[in-house]
Amino acid sequence: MLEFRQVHKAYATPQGPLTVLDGVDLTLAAGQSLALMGESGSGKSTLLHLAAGLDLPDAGAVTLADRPLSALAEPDRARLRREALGLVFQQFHLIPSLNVIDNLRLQARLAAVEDPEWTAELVSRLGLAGLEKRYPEQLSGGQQQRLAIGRALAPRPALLLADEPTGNLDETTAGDVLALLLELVRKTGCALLMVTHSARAASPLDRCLLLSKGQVEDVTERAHDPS
Ligand SMILES: Nc1ncnc2c1ncn2[C@@H]1O[C@H](COP(=O)(O)OP(=O)(O)OP(=O)(O)O)[C@@H](O)[C@H]1O
Repeated sequence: MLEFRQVHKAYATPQGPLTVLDGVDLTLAAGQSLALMGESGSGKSTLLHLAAGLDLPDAGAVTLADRPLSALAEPDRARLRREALGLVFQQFHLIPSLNVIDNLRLQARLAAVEDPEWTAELVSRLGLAGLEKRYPEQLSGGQQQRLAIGRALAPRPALLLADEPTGNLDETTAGDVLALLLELVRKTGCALLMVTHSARAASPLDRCLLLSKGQVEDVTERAHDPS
């Protein structure tokens, strides 16, 4: 589903090039879930952007759904993103001028794969029944993030990329939203790559990688048995 092979990425800074990824290898199989942890500034968002083809590596290869991203022109990468990817961020990125139901349908409409039955099921599973005509500013933070998760999953993407999806929520709400996200990911059968600072959030996922000094280390055993 997603593969990084010897991926290198550096940013130009006034002090010279800043190497962020220095030979990252990563494989995520269809339907598998992977937590990506690492200190602030270790390059987690950079890695996620590369996975989405929003940026390209300086060297090495990123393959998404069997397509080598560096070999695709931007319009083809954009199409692949629409067809194969769901994206959820810490900031919910809902469209303020669209009501709940139109926000929920947006991605599926853009990908031309709207499924009214699935949309209706999502409304109910997300706990948004009765709120369809509200606008994002009329929702709580937890409701907004549930809506953003539903919007990303409405087209049934093969891979969901989530960047600190519960980072903006209080602990109880974060736990509820994460449980819902994992339930819906299992229901759709999509793969999940989730950036998180929280060991508790990482523990239910199949695997956990730690990004440090430009490289990833598999810390699944530690994440599953924190004692
Ligand atoms: N466009 C850019 N130009 C220059 N440096 C950048 C750019 N984007 C990110 N960086 C730097 O690259 C490093 C990695 O950033 P990144 O956002 O990927 O880290 P992160 O692990 O996601 O951090 P956080 O957990 O704080 O969100 C940081 O030192 C950051 O300052």
